[in-house]
Amino acid sequence: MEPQGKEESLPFSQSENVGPHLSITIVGASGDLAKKKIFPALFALYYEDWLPENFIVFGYARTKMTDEELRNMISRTLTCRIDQRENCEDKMDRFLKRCFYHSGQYDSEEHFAELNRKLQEKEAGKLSNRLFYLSIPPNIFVNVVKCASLRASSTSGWTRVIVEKPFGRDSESSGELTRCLKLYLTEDQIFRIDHYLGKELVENLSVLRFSNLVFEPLWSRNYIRNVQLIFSEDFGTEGRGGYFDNYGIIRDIMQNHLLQILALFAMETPVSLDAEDIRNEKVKVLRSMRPLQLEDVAVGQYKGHSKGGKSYPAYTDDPTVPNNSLTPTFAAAALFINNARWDGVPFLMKAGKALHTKRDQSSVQTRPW
Ligand SMILES: NC(=O)C1=CN([C@@H]2O[C@H](COP(=O)(O)OP(=O)(O)OC[C@H]3O[C@@H](n4cnc5c(N)ncnc54)[C@H](OP(=O)(O)O)[C@@H]3O)[C@@H](O)[C@H]2O)C=CC1
Ligand SMILES: O=C1O[C@H](COP(=O)(O)O)[C@@H](O)[C@H](O)[C@H]1O
Repeated sequence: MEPQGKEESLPFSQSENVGPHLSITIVGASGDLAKKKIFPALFALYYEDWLPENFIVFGYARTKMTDEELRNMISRTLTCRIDQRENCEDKMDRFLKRCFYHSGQYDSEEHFAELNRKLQEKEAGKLSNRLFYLSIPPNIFVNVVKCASLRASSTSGWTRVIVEKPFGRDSESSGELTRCLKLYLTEDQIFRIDHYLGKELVENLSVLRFSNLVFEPLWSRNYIRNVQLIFSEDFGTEGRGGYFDNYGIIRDIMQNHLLQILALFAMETPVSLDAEDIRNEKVKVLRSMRPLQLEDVAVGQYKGHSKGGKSYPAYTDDPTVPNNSLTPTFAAAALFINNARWDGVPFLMKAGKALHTKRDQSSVQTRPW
């Protein structure tokens, strides 16, 4: 999904705050993304009054938890990180009281019917919209969408589903995923997310390029020797093996986040900075890319080590990772774009977990002038 204007990107504007009830269900609520980003982001929206007056949040996952245990879990990551911190604790308490949990299997219609009953109870007969946020591995998206749409859709308002990257494992499984999702949903019910597109660095890239006339003539093979796109984390999987081990760093980071940045960096000037025009130019870049050669890729997996008296586990020490896993946690690749602007310029991508530093970086090396 492309970044859009504020009015379009939020489901409700402040003036509509007293409208229908909104029920948000986070599927995979026991996991890393839910804890680190989704609950804190919902709280930030609540704090800023961007959520409708009547809303509730349900966590859904297989892990057994009570409402109170969910609240304890998420209260640890709900920081009052917004600039104005007035009444933050009070707002947190009020937000947490709107959070509930239901434990169930991802492929059980019966368990989603139970969730539906709990949602109906809280919605108390009001006109209600329902949003399902799939914070789970892609191989179970279809099971969840099937059960949720058959047994827990809104009967009075809209039902929408947010799906996270990676969208399948390859082009075939991605096409199959879309085909299967459309057995239960229409396209305008599906919202595909790549959270990197919302990062300041990424949002600023096109503004930097196209608002500064000085850059345009320099942005090509004549002046740029290579482009480097680096994602580096200084922590490992930490219990996320259930998702990560089936996908690896290339599908987790390179194919989506870094490729989006590459396309944004390398595209021709769009007709306007509207999402649709930017997307068209990005697609042209991706279509001009040379298929990746095996000799232009290196992969690796982090090992355990000790430093400064502290020991750091290997990838396969993570209890959620199989002992004999060969899944790459590091990859480096040189990609090329076959067009007049970028012919012969390597786009060097590097992504890795459990490295020395945490950083996201895009940089260029220029030719001698
Ligand atoms: N973590 C992050 O920062 C980001 C993650 N994402 C995306 O979000 C999705 C979830 O990622 P994340 O939260 O990190 O992953 P997790 O490994 O934490 O998985 C989330 C939840 O899904 C359930 N789960 C995990 N593995 C399996 C499995 N093999 N089969 C069935 N259920 C499973 C678990 O819940 P339970 O066992 O309780 O059912 C787990 O708590 C992925 O698509 C990822 O690409 C996107 C952006 C950032
Ligand atoms: O999509 C993902 O991104 C996170 C890193 O995101 P950030 O915003 O915290 O930099 C990464 O840890 C995770 O593996 C991946 O699924």
